[in-house]
Amino acid sequence: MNSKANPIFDKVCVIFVSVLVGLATYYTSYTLLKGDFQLLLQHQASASLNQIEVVADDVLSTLDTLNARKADSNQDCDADTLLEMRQAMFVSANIKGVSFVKDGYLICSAALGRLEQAVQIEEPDFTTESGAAVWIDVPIRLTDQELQAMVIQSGSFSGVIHRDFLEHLVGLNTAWRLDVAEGFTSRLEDGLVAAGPARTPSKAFKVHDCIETLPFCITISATNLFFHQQYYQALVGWVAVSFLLALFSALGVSSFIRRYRSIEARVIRGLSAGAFRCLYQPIVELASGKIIGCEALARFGDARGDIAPDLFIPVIHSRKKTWPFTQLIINQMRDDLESISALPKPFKININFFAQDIENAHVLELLSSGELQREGIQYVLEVTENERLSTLESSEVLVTMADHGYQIAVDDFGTGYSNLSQIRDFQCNTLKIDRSFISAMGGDSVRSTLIPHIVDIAAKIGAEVVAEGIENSRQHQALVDVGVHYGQGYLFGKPMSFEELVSLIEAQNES
Ligand SMILES: Nc1nc2c(ncn2[C@@H]2O[C@@H]3COP(=O)(O)O[C@H]4[C@@H](O)[C@H](n5cnc6c(=O)[nH]c(N)nc65)O[C@@H]4COP(=O)(O)O[C@H]3[C@H]2O)c(=O)[nH]1
Repeated sequence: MNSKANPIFDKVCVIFVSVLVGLATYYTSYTLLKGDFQLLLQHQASASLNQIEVVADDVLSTLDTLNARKADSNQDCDADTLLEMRQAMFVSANIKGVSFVKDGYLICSAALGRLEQAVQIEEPDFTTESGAAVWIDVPIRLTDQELQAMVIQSGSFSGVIHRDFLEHLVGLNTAWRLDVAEGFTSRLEDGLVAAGPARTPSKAFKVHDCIETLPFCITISATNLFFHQQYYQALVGWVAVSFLLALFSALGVSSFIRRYRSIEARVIRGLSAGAFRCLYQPIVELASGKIIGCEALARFGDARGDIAPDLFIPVIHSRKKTWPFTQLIINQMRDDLESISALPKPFKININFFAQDIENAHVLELLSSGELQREGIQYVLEVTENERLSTLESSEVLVTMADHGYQIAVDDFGTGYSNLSQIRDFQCNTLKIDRSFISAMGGDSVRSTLIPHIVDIAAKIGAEVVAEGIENSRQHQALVDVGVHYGQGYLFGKPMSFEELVSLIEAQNES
């Protein structure tokens, strides 16, 4: 078998596929984990903003309540109003100070009472949709310490929230920054409300989310390094999974390639593709050397090389494709026989059949199809001795074939299964002596001494004898001497194309 296997190419395929699977797995898991991390940041941002929204709602509703009460009173900063301001501050969980504002001046506060001199208030940093004014960074000094506070004014009252407190609410475990929403920043410098660890060196991950009550936004950003630190275990786990998958795919691909390249797979693919062809080996009359027929022998080859019949016949047998195979061979042969005019008449063409196709009567299809009916051609069904030929079904099929003019030859006679009564049962026309008997001629082997007995048996059942595998003139002469009349072998011609066979016959006719 001329195999053109290319192991380097196969190895490259295995490596390529396994590396691809490994990388694809890791890349997919890495992308999913990144998405997961991004989602986590989003959750963190919205959870923090929810907290701030709760505070904003509390402050605004407290201020609304104070405004509603103030509407019933004509007095600014009277004792009742101050008391209500202090009570509101006391009750609220978030307000650290409440002031009364009139015409842009701060008149009194819950902590200081009425101011000796009203303080003019600056323009707010922004105004919310509901009309509340917001100052982001207001320095407030009540004690020795000056605090940065956010002040929200709604109606006549303003409430104070500690910046530290807001920052405390933003419980993020990554780099983050509290910011004002875009659109409100026109008058403000970038990062006006920057709080906490503001800048990160890289913005591999970035989440930006805002609330509606106040124009607050949170920007969370994280570096790749931070992501890797957070997902270290998962990433290591996926590296291991990717490696295992790469390993499994390497094993899978190499086993697939092995199966794909196997003789069995190649033969079955070749059969589906009709890639078998026929060669013909001449059968000669030993006394004259004249070609009186031929044996059709199947050949198979694909891009990887040729596969010998000894290898593909068992595959066809074990895969139960014997009849499709035989039909293919017969079709090939029929195409070759287009130009049979040059053949001597009658010309014998031996075709090999599988015993099971005789037993299950597939061969009878040849009778109805008429595929093998050619003027001057005598078809010979070659079957190897086999216990399946002993069955009643087989005998009946062979008798039917004989009735329709087909001859029967027992191939490889004398080897393997041997049941002499069988060759009587189905009217055997030819016994083909296996080439192991011929190659043993001239030596001490018992085999060669059996040849005269085979000739006797053939004479008794009225069959012809064809000796197979004649390679030299010594064997040729010895066979003639023991009464064998026909033979085939390399001495007369190896299996050849039909054109070569026709040329050989023509050359014989001319000489
Ligand atoms: N060393 C040596 N060999 C010689 C000589 N003369 C002929 N041969 C080989 O002997 C085999 C004869 O065919 P077989 O006994 O029917 O044995 C055949 C036959 O049983 C089977 N086979 C081949 N083609 C078909 C087919 O189309 N159908 C079936 N069912 N079996 C086939 O495969 C076997 C092997 O076929 P091949 O390899 O073509 O081998 C052929 C032929 O090439 C010789 O002088 N020296």
